[in-house]
Formats: sequence, C-alpha cells, structure tokens
Amino acid sequence: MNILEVKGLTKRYANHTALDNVSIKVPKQCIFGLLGPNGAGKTSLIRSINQIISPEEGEIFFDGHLLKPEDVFKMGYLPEERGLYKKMGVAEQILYFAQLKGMSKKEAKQKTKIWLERLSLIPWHKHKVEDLSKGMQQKVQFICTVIHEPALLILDEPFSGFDPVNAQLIRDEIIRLKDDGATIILSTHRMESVEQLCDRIALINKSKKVIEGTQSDIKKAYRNNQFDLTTADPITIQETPHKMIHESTSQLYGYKQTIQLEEASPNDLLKEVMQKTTVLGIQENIPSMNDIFLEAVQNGNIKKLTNEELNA
Ligand SMILES: Nc1ncnc2c1ncn2[C@@H]1O[C@H](COP(=O)(O)OP(=O)(O)OP(=O)(O)O)[C@@H](O)[C@H]1O
Repeated sequence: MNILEVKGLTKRYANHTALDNVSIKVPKQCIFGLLGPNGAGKTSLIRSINQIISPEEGEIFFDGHLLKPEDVFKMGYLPEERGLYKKMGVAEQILYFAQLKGMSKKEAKQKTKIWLERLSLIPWHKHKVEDLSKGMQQKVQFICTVIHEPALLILDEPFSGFDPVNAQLIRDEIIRLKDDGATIILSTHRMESVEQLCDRIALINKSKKVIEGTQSDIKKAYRNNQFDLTTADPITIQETPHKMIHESTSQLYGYKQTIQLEEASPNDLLKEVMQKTTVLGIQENIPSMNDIFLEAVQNGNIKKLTNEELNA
C-alpha cells in the first residue's frame, strides 16, 4: 500500500518548467530518498505535496484518496530554510506547533517532555530559541516537525548544521520514527545518509524523474563487473577478457588490484589467478549511491531497472 502517489505532476514558474510529468510511488513505512542536483525540482515536488504550491498538471493521492487540505495535519515538513520564532521559549514553541497540528495541550505537553529528554534539551526548555546554538535550534525544529506523530514526514536536508554525533542521533531518530509506523521522504545531498537510511530512491534531474526503485535494485542495475582482488604475490592479469584497471601494493597484507571483467565470470578470474599465486581475497566493487548519482547526472547514464514496470 502506498501512502503517497504522485501522478504526472507538472509545475511551471513563468517560462521555466520545474517539474515535468513527474510520478512517484511512496510505500507505507519506508524511507524514500528524493535525490537530484541543485535546481532539479525536488523542493517544487515537496511543496506540491504540502499544498504550498499548486501544480499545473497531475494528481497527488494520499493514503488512497485525492490529496485534500486537511491531510496536512497528517504530514510533518522540515523545510530547508528553517522557521522558528527566535524570541519564543523552546518548550513553548514546540507546544505551539503541536497544537497547531491538532494535538491537545495535555498530550502535547507529555510528548514535548519525551522529545526534549530524547534530544538532551531539558536544560534548555525555558530558554529562548535565540539563546541556543545552531545545532540545538535544529533539534528544536526537528521536534516541531515530528511532535504530532505524522503518518508522512518530509525532511529536507535534516542533517545540516549538525556535528557527526548529533547527525547520527537524528539518523537514529528517523529510523525509530519509521519503526513506529511513519513514512519518511528524505531529501538530502548527503549520500552516506542515503546509503544508510533509504529503502527506495527517486532521482530527479532537470525537472524529470529519471530513476526510481529500491536501493538494492538501483545498485544491481549499476553493477559494473569490477572486483577487488588481493593476492599473495604481485601478478599481472594479461589475458583477455580481463582488464586490469588499477594496481596498488598493500603495505600490510598482499597485493591488491581492481579487475574489470568483460566477458568472464569471477570464477574464470579465480581459476586463472590460482594457477599463479594464492588468492587472499576477492570482493565485488559495488558502486556507491554517490557514484550512481554522478554517473546518472553527469554522464547521463540512466539504467533501466529490471522491475521498472512496477515503479512506472
Ligand atoms: N518561485 C519560483 N519562481 C521561479 N522559479 C522558481 C521558483 N521556485 C523554483 N524555481 C526554479 O525551479 C527550478 C527547480 O527549483 P527547486 O527549488 O524545486 O529545485 P531543488 O531540486 O529543490 O534544488 P536545490 O537542491 O538547490 O534545493 C529551479 O530552476 C528554480 O530556479
């Protein structure tokens, strides 16, 4: 079951088309990475889902029905440009946003205490927001976004302004929110977080969706038959169809090289190498999401996913 389905969305600003016939499907309780270079159209898509802007064409379905204004109460949106009232107290502000999203004062108070404890903000709860460091303010904004336990959370660069320890804390909280039943759309340029968190990914480039699928299907599609091979002695792989693309000598243990297999299988490679020396290790070089992003956006190399029809 999809919590969100976007069908054929087109958004134009004056004479610029920011979204061109974009469709995505976001299944319930997944972390969905919305990726794309600057200016691709991600914010335009997020704002359309939040009903901040109106697209010219297309439809958005939320939880099985055509999106309606009151669905905003079941969503939480952390925009890239943060918007807290700097002169307001920390707890006061969280309570304000919680009630704005429909929570009773009693429930909002209970949840505020839990979240302030979770994110180590209890000593600051009476301070004005402007007294807090940037990272602490980011934590307050995160709480304001999630306090009403929305079914759909849209987080735009949620890790910006955080040190590595607090970024990990927020990553852990995102996983906890998913485990508790929420669906999360995560828009970020931090590819290590995408690798760590996202079940599914859509890549938007130049206003169009160019890839959509599970992280594992996307990685399978971009496998390039490269293997890191470590051997006891330095050897040269000359025989076709192997192509050695890099050789480096490990100072600690064995000799490592990266082999590009053309026609051959890893077993063929191993058979050949085993006649010459001892194999200490072989591992497939799976492209990272960062490699795939660059390949798709810079080189325009868009691979078809095997189950693409499921995502069309
Ligand atoms: N209000 C607007 N008026 C005119 N053009 C706009 C407006 N908002 C966005 N655009 C243009 O639409 C395109 C898509 O912008 P959008 O903010 O959706 O991209 P993005 O993928 O979120 O980028 P980034 O990663 O830099 O935040 C850009 O070329 C942008 O200049």
